[in-house]
Amino acid sequence: MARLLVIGGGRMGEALIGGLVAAGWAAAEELAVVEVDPSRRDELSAAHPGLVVGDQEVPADAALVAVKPGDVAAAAALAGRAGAGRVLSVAAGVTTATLEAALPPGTAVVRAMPNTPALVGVGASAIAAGTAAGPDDLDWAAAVLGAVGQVVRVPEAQLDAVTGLSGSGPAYVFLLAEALIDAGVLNGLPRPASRALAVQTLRGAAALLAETGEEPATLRAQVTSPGGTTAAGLRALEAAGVRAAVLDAVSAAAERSRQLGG
Ligand SMILES: NC(=O)C1=CN([C@@H]2O[C@H](COP(=O)(O)OP(=O)(O)OC[C@H]3O[C@@H](n4cnc5c(N)ncnc54)[C@H](O)[C@@H]3O)[C@@H](O)[C@H]2O)C=CC1
Ligand SMILES: O=C(O)[C@@H]1CCC=N1
Repeated sequence: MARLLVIGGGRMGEALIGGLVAAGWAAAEELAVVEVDPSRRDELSAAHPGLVVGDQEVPADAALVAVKPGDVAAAAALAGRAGAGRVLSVAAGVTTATLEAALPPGTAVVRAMPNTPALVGVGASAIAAGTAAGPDDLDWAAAVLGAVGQVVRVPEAQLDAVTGLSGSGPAYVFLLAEALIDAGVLNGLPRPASRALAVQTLRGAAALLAETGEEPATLRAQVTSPGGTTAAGLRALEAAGVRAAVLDAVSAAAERSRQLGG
């Protein structure tokens, strides 16, 4: 019996699978995947040699539901047939109440919102328990997601905000990265050099935030010389309303998460 059956090996499922495999969850008795798309099954098997990837459930202690919100009912039925006593769902917006209604009575449900940097062990996840899930079940979910990054515990009502911030957040950062690279090219840099500098700048800024514990405004002030280049650049960003655009982006994504749940 597998310890964990991942249902859905798409972009988020594979990010979690890849992170778990890298963290040592490689053996068949630990991890199995069920994926309905044959081409995805081939891709997963090629990317993770030895991983058990099939088109139907295998008996499992627990299931990780990583399908689109509209496919959650089918995935829950599958988790029930696999005999999973614990179900961890990452489907945006889908509430623990909806999941519990689709699962055998008494199934311990934990709803989570991870993000794709889990693939490289730098994921950010939040988790919330359903009615039948106790502290042990939350600890279990935190251990699974903790293998691929950081985990915070929140009331379920806050998971839509988490989705808008860190679930969707990598996409906002990638958009910023695209713009930075194009801006370097616009100003005469070769694209490979511009990409290398942009990526390392994002990595370095994130590391400073994480490792110094300083407020972002303090770190920003340290870059901003009086009358200098950064002040000129920041003025352009503020004039373009970047701060308000970020507030709107997170709020729009959180609202969409609420709609998906409804
Ligand atoms: N992509 C992301 O950054 C994040 C996604 N999520 C959530 O993860 C879930 C999956 O999203 P993605 O991976 O982006 O979608 P995706 O479409 O890439 O992956 C879903 C996979 O599930 C498979 N599938 C569908 N029904 C199935 C079934 N009954 N049994 C087995 N496999 C089945 C599909 O063939 C597909 O490969 C969604 O609910 C989304 O809200 C959560 C956090 C971040
Ligand atoms: O775009 C989505 O709906 C999913 C949920 C969070 C990130 N991707």
